[in-house]
Amino acid sequence: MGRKFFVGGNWKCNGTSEDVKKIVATLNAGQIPSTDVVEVVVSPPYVFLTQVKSELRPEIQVAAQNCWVKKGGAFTGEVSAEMLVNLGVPWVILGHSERRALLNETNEFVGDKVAYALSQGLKVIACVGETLEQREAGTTMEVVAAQTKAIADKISSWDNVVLAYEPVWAIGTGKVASPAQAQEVHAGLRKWFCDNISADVSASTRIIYGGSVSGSNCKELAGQTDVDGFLVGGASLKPEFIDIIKAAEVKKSA
Ligand SMILES: O=C(CO)COP(=O)(O)O
Repeated sequence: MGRKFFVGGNWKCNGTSEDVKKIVATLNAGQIPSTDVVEVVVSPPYVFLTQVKSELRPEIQVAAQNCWVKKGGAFTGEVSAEMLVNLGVPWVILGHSERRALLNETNEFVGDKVAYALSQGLKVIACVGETLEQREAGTTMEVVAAQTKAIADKISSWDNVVLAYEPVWAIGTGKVASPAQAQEVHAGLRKWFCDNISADVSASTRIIYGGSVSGSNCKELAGQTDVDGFLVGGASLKPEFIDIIKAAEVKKSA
């Protein structure tokens, strides 16, 4: 088992090359727990990926924010999984709710993307999460289970997947899920894995939370049994990201 705490920083579509230099300098100077305790991955926009990868301390890895659903070729504007592998980028974020909502990525399309990225040797941070409407209608578990199933249907191993539960209503809103709300869905997803995949996958797959995670709420969230880390948006561009990485200590001492 031993699910190592995982902290991802999703920079989304933000930053100039000057901003990127500053963020990297902050990350390089910060005191963070050892890689035995926490796995840290930051995800800059494509154009900064190689710069960040080469300037960042080796304990922090990089992820792309997306990649194409199959082998590269005549797909203008896309970046393929093979290219990321070629550049030594180990991780990719797939199925983020912003892409699902704004670019119409369906559950099936996300499942195909995850399968292709894994087949090329990338590790995947796969995102699921319900909208406010869906939560209010009481369909949260149904929604995240369907999103997870669409991925499960296409892959044969969860070894290189981290599942990020990101309730859409909590993203960029400052409205964080309460620790109990997060724990409830994480436990539900773990049960879904147990019932539909295996007890082993349920016990070993990291399920991380994303949605308005900050330096002030991260410890309490990290204290929840089934919260194995975070996917951080806005706060990952700020020095408080270091404090969020340190929330891994809560788990260590638990
Ligand atoms: O979408 C997110 C991470 O992928 C969360 O974004 P915020 O932390 O800005 O709410």
